Amino acid sequence: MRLTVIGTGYLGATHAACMAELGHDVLGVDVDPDKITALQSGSVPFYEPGLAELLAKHVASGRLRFTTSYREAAEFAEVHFSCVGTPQQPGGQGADLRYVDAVIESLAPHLDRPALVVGKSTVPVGTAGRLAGRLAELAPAGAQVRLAWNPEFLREGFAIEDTLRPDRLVIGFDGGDTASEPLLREVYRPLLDAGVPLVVTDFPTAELVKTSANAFLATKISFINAMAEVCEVAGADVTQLSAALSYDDRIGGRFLHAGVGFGGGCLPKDIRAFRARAEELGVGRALAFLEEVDAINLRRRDRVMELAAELLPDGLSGRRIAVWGAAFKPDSDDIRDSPALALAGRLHRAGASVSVYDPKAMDNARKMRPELDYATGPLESAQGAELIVHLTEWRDFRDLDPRAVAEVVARPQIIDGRNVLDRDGWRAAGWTFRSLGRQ
Ligand SMILES: NC(=O)C1=CN([C@@H]2O[C@H](COP(=O)(O)OP(=O)(O)OC[C@H]3O[C@@H](n4cnc5c(N)ncnc54)[C@H](O)[C@@H]3O)[C@@H](O)[C@H]2O)C=CC1
Ligand SMILES: O=C(O)[C@H]1O[C@H](OP(=O)(O)OP(=O)(O)OC[C@H]2O[C@@H](n3ccc(=O)[nH]c3=O)[C@H](O)[C@@H]2O)[C@H](O)[C@@H](O)[C@@H]1O
Repeated sequence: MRLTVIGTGYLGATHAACMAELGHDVLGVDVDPDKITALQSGSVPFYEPGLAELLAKHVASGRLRFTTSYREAAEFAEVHFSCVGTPQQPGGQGADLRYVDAVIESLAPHLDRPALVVGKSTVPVGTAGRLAGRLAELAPAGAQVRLAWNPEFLREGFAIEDTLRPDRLVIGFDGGDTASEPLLREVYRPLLDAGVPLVVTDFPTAELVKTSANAFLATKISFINAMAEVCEVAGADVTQLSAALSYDDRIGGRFLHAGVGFGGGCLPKDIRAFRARAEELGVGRALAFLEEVDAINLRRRDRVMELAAELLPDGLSGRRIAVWGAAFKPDSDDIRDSPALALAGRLHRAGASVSVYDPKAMDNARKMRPELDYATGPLESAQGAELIVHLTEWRDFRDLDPRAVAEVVARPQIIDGRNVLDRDGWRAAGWTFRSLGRQ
């Protein structure tokens, strides 16, 4: 089939390459001409394991092309996936829908034959219904142009695997639309044949599956981080607590990893947008707990600052601190709402001289926080440091020999903000080792 994928960021570039992998002819569309030039030459402007290879493969095979032209997109395909961003509103809590709206405004006037627009962005419930109306108003083909909502559940770092082998597909259709489901079944045929469950539903349910999934995941992380706060004062160990909880299948061990908390371009903004939307709908109290989920998450960052102050009792000003990690999680160069980079900035503002190292996110970090120092490796960043703060759990950090690191620092003190380093090994090498939710 011929498809377009509009918005070629983390989600769209992955979706476009994966749809080509499923055998479709795909045209990626973006308003950013530099991004389109890069993608067309087979290079991915961000880091996602395996994506550069998959994209280059399908650009070379001719199954994947890119353009900035909406007219070309409308002429090329009958199915158009919309994958543009829905960031937090500047100065507000709700989702900024201007890009999602712009796709409809730009594409619809060119749709003069039957077409299906498929929203994949994460949106507040009610958005799809509104966009469907606008699409029918603007498209020359009128009611023959339909909308479906097909939220995306991929994780950065596992984006290809999650797209080609998702846990489930969820698709919402407008009441009375019987034409679109067969079309989307055709798009996803290889996944459906492989047994991926498909949930067919209405617009609001499809939208809510996505926002409630992210709300649940964020809640799970904040739950264990709240337990970490209690462990800290009660003398308990949150890593053992979480391991013990995980033996109960009803609880499960995934997303129960206590640490400096969640960041990224999705969980933080999605719980805020969900809460804001619930307020608009008059059910704010139902989601009031999400405010606490957010607050628990942000308090973990405060806790790292407290630990740093305890370890450097003469004050942070003028002290040399190494920050290991800048991305919001390993296997990604995404620094959006990254706890690591936020803390590097706070330590710098407190007067410390901060040297950051991240295996993949250095360019993005430098652009966002040019005031920090950047090192070429973990040992260089640790050179002369009085404290190391480990905030993104890249394998590179876990594999380091604590004795080798001890040789380059001024004082062997480390805060493990992700609870993954070998505490006993670091202590045996002479380190003062502090972590979150543990003694
Ligand atoms: N990043 C992720 O892992 C996931 C993201 N999502 C959701 O997917 C959506 C997109 O997220 P990301 O890919 O992370 O955002 P992003 O910011 O990386 O990419 C958005 C892209 O849309 C382009 N764009 C903006 N306006 C446009 C327009 N009018 N026409 C065409 N292109 C336009 C931008 O230039 C950019 O390349 C968001 O709603 C997000 O919540 C959902 C699941 C996973
Ligand atoms: O809507 C989205 O964009 C995506 O958001 C998350 O995916 P992602 O943000 O890529 O990353 P996660 O693996 O969920 O991690 C999010 C944050 O939580 C933190 N985390 C995760 C798990 C855990 O146990 N503890 C914890 O602190 C991570 O370090 C990271 O900062 C969801 O997992 C995806 O299903 C969803 O599609």
